[in-house]
Amino acid sequence: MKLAHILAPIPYAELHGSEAIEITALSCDSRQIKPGTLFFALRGTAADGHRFIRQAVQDGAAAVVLEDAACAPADCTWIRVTDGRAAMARMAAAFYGNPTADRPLIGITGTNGKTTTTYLIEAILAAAGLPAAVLGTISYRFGATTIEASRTTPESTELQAAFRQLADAGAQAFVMEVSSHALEQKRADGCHFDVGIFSNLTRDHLDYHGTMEEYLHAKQRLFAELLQPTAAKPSRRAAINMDDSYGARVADTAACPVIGYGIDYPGDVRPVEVAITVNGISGTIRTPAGEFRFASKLLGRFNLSNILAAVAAGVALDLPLTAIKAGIEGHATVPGRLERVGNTFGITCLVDYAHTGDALYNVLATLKEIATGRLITVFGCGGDRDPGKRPIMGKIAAEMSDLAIATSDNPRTEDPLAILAQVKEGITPLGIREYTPEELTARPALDEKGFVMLENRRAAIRLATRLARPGDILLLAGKGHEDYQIIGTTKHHFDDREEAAAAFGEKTA
Ligand SMILES: CC(=O)N[C@H]1[C@@H](OP(=O)(O)OP(=O)(O)OC[C@H]2O[C@@H](n3ccc(=O)[nH]c3=O)[C@H](O)[C@@H]2O)O[C@H](CO)[C@@H](O)[C@@H]1O[C@H](C)C(=O)N[C@@H](C)C(=O)N[C@H](CCC(=O)O)C(=O)O
Ligand SMILES: Nc1ncnc2c1ncn2[C@@H]1O[C@H](COP(=O)(O)OP(=O)(O)OP(=O)(O)O)[C@@H](O)[C@H]1O
Ligand SMILES: N[C@H](CCC[C@H](N)C(=O)O)C(=O)O
Ligand SMILES: [Mg+2]
Repeated sequence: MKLAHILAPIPYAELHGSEAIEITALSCDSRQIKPGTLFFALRGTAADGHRFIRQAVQDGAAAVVLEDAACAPADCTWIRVTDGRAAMARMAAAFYGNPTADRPLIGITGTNGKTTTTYLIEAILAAAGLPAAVLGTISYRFGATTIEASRTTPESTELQAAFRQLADAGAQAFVMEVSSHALEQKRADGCHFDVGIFSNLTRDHLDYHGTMEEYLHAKQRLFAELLQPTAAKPSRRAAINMDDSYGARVADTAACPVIGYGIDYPGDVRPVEVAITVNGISGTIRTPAGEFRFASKLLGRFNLSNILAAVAAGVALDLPLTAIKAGIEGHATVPGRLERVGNTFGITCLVDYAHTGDALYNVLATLKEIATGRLITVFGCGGDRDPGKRPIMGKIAAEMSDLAIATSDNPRTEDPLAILAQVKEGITPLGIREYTPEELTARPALDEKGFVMLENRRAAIRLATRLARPGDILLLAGKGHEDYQIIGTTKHHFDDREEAAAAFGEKTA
């Protein structure tokens, strides 16, 4: 494709060289340059891409997009822009033929509930005759095509390439998670959204955003900037959870009409009567287009909020209520979200992705409501991620469980024992009894409320399955669908579901 075509949508400051050259690939990483690549020099937190321009040109870059003309190459076409990441996102969309301009695109942002809600919306769209691709934490997929997810929302070049591939595979709509990192880094700036959803905002990622205000500002970009009406998509909508304390502030900044939803907030989309039981959620939901009765197998109040978000998106797209109802009712479970691990011991073993204080609180509150026996929780906190959430998660897990086993999540480059020490800071003030793994192994009948620290996750899962008795609920939290554990910079195969199944295989009674 000619550079001129890729440049057409962006207001650039300066161009040196020829717009007529052919571009065959896009990259912001000098280590991935093939001849014909358009290289974007981006300023990052660890490095400045401008330093790698010479290397990129040596390796065959056809042109360079940069912010600082002082770093411009003498022997290659270059384009100066004021915002490299924003330019890259729009140029990537142009390069891949703007796949989201002529298909519905629904984006969801918020601390928790994004993945679950994308699966619900996928089911609604399917019922409405619009087979949709889903892009998020688990994968980027449509039908038989699955692209491994590098991140929840990948870099704009990777994102637009995925849209293209999934559209070519037959996707007629897109549903995607939009992370706060992505909004801050403008990875989604080349996307043409029809509907944006705000699920909630609770503590996470403060290592990156610094403060809750900055975290909120990142989320607000979706509504204030990326949902502005355009010629391609003149009537856009926002669906906002007004139960959340930040909902009103997100709604205030929206550049398009807002549909407010909430369990408690008397908004446009709300339940008029609802029952949340061990079997799921049922009731009646009221929308501006009318009411309908529904029954879902999803568990817990937080999933009612996710259902309302999906219904609000369906209403925003003017889909028939029959399709919205059919989607909600037909939706199966989401991998790694309260996913059951079968066993012959009468133990309810659930693998869940709760990796924030709020998610852990919600999932434990839900399980406590339905528990008839004890609640045993295996959990940990990821390394190289917000350390502030560690004592909070420790406190919630220990307070709400009969036995909490604190272990490693993905330690990444941090010392797992140092992470656990921070988790323990939140538990110690509770005055709950600490057991050693050896003591519990020797005397499994001990059941005074307590906690254990056990770094090795496999050993922690084994201990938990050994201690669990018929009627108990065993929650393995934090890693959900992940089939790996990152220790240092190495990704080892590790899957909580497989680990639990193997541990049950060894359990004698
Ligand atoms: C914190 C974060 O989001 N960082 C992203 C950011 O990195 P950075 O700004 O630190 O980049 P850098 O290392 O300083 O490098 C600057 C530029 O120089 C380039 N470079 C660097 C070295 C070199 O030799 N040559 C070269 O060209 C880099 O490719 C980059 O373009 O820009 C990079 C390029 O786009 C991203 O790869 C990187 O994502 C990292 C890998 C990451 O782990 N991100 C996670 C935290 C993330 O995005 N998570 C969210 C949220 C998940 C959730 O909801 O919970 C997600 O969407 O998954
Ligand atoms: N609406 C919600 N509010 C609070 N907690 C929720 C909600 N929905 C799900 N959860 C909890 O959060 C966990 C993660 O849910 P989900 O994967 O849907 O969220 P996410 O926003 O996609 O997370 P991530 O940012 O990691 O991609 C679930 O396993 C569940 O424990
Ligand atoms: N998308 C989230 C997932 C966290 C999952 C948890 N298992 C961890 O590794 O901390 C992140 O990158 O912060
Ligand atoms: Mg997700």
